Amino acid sequence: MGRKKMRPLISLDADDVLFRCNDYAVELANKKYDYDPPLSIREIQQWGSNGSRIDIIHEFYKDEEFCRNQPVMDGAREFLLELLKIADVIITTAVPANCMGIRIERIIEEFPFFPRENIIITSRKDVVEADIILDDGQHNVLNSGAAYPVLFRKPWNHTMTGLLSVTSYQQFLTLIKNILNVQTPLYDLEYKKEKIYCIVGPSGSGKTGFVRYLTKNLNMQRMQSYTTRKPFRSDYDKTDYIYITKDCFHQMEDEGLFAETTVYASEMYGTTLLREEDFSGKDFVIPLDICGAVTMQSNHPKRTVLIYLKRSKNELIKSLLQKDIDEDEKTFRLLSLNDELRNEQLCDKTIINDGDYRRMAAELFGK
Ligand SMILES: Nc1ncnc2c1ncn2[C@@H]1O[C@H](COP(=O)(O)OP(=O)(O)OP(=O)(O)O)[C@@H](O)[C@H]1O
Ligand SMILES: Nc1nc2c(ncn2[C@@H]2O[C@H](COP(=O)(O)O)[C@@H](O)[C@H]2O)c(=O)[nH]1
Repeated sequence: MGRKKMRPLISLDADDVLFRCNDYAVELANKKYDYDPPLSIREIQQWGSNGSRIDIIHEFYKDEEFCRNQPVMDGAREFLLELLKIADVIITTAVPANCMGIRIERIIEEFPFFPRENIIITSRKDVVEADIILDDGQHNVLNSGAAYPVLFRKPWNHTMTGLLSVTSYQQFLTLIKNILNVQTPLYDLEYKKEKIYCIVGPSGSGKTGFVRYLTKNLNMQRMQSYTTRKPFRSDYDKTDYIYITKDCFHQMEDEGLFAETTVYASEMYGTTLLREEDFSGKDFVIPLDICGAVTMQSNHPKRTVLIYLKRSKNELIKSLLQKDIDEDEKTFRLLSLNDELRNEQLCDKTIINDGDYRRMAAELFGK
């Protein structure tokens, strides 16, 4: 399925996508066992057993009462209604046998407008042939044969890198509109048009270098990024990021200071909000993963342009192998390479990175 106008088939997971599941289980466990300090959703660091006190929440998963009372996530109904305008939707949900009937009843009750024949109960989500899926389970996203498997970001899938991922319904809707090419295309790449140029591409594609060129030579302003990763030796001027701890990142997130956040190779990244008055005659530029770029597009639909930097796979791997980062980080980045190459089709414009940033800027902006 390319970027064309069509009605795609979207498969939506239910738990933690439409119904509150893990955070509701955490809430119930705190009430029942009175933990001090209370359990937090952020303690769920991986799918399945975590080997820590948070595993207590598993006792709710097979509980019929739990399934009967799971609250619908905020905005889920509006989201589903919006999605049905542009796509055929199936809800594909895995629940224990004793909860299957309850789950179907709940979906019908909470989403009465949803076609009941489109509810599929299965844990074999890999056999469902959808064009796009949205799921918080990384195994479901990785095993999916969908053209666009999308991960719903949650603390338990934080190590996944480079995949298409979203953190909100709004972001998912923007992504779908982008895939279907129903947004107003932004062909005008003129400079000094108060735009945000998001530079996207796999690790090693040259985003940092090109952004530095644009800020220095075209007077574009880099949007401010925060990260929890440690500075690399190659971050020589240390101004690309503000380096902060994970606790500090979460605090800023809770205070609503970020316009968008992502997780890449297990580390968090976030960009601060821009107000309308920040633009006045300026262009902004920022290297972003696809998740951040799609959010930016949803926050500033008339201003955002996604530019994909293209280098051959061989060159990307060579660059990555030479990068001054530890083995784990290199592995995460190498593993995500194929997924990141697919993000080209979601961008407005592709530019070949041949190492000549001046030529590339001229090709894009006529400068
Ligand atoms: N076309 C090119 N030819 C040769 N080397 C290049 C080219 N483009 C970038 N490089 C080199 O590849 C390395 C990675 O570039 P850069 O850090 O800009 O990529 P990046 O996309 O920001 O990567 P990351 O996402 O990992 O931070 C740098 O050493 C850079 O000098
Ligand atoms: N969504 C966001 N993505 C960001 C941000 N800052 C950087 N990035 C992207 O993360 C990866 C890794 O960056 P690196 O500097 O550690 O190599 C890369 O794809 C960047 O483009 C951000 O604020 N938000």
